[in-house]
Amino acid sequence: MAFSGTGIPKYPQRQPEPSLLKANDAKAELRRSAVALGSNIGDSQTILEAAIEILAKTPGIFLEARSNWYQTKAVGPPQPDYLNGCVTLQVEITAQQLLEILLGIEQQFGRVRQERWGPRILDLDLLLFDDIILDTPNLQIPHPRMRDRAFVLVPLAEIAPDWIEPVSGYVIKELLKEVDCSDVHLLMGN
Ligand SMILES: Nc1ncnc2c1ncn2[C@@H]1O[C@H](COP(=O)(O)OP(=O)(O)OP(=O)(O)O)[C@@H](O)[C@H]1O
Ligand SMILES: Nc1nc2c(c(=O)[nH]1)N=C(CO)CN2
Repeated sequence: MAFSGTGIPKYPQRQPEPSLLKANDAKAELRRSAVALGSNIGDSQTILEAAIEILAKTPGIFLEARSNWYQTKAVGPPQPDYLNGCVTLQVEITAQQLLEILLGIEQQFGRVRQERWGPRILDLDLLLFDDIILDTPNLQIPHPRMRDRAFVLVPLAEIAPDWIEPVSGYVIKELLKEVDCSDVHLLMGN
């Protein structure tokens, strides 16, 4: 931009046409994200399928891939087995907006936060967002515990084996080799 000596731009500034703004919106940059899903209260498979459907219908979110479901032994206090899986998404929104959408979907299913790592109707964790590393009070990316969790890495390796987890620098299929997968079982017939 050329400026005159007065600090005022030499050329008149034009506002984009409203139609152009719309066209630019349509071309908003897509980012890739991975989300883990878990449930161990209620009809978990129906709940998890419904959560994916809501996500896929949310404006600015496009479902890229989904894993199979896995029955997994609970990590944490004694409680029923979980059903776990992962999805990858293409999104036109920020990581913070995606987290808010995930928390909103958990609430729609009546999730009540009780003890840490306790049983839950629906848990949606934001695992990865492109290659960003973020450490804020309400959002850490990559999810800080994903590297240790077979119930996350097994389904994620199915759909995103070559995604680099940016804190460790290892791809998901390599991280998977480091965890014990004996408590993660493919749910048959899904
Ligand atoms: N990557 C992330 N994905 C989801 N929530 C996150 C993330 N980073 C930080 N949080 C914060 O964690 C808070 C609590 O999450 P939640 O109750 O689901 O934890 P948890 O599932 O019990 O434990 P864990 O985080 O070990 O899976 C959320 O309100 C959110 O603000
Ligand atoms: N198997 C399994 N264990 C858990 C899970 C989960 O999704 N699957 N989620 C937890 C809190 O996020 C705590 N423990």
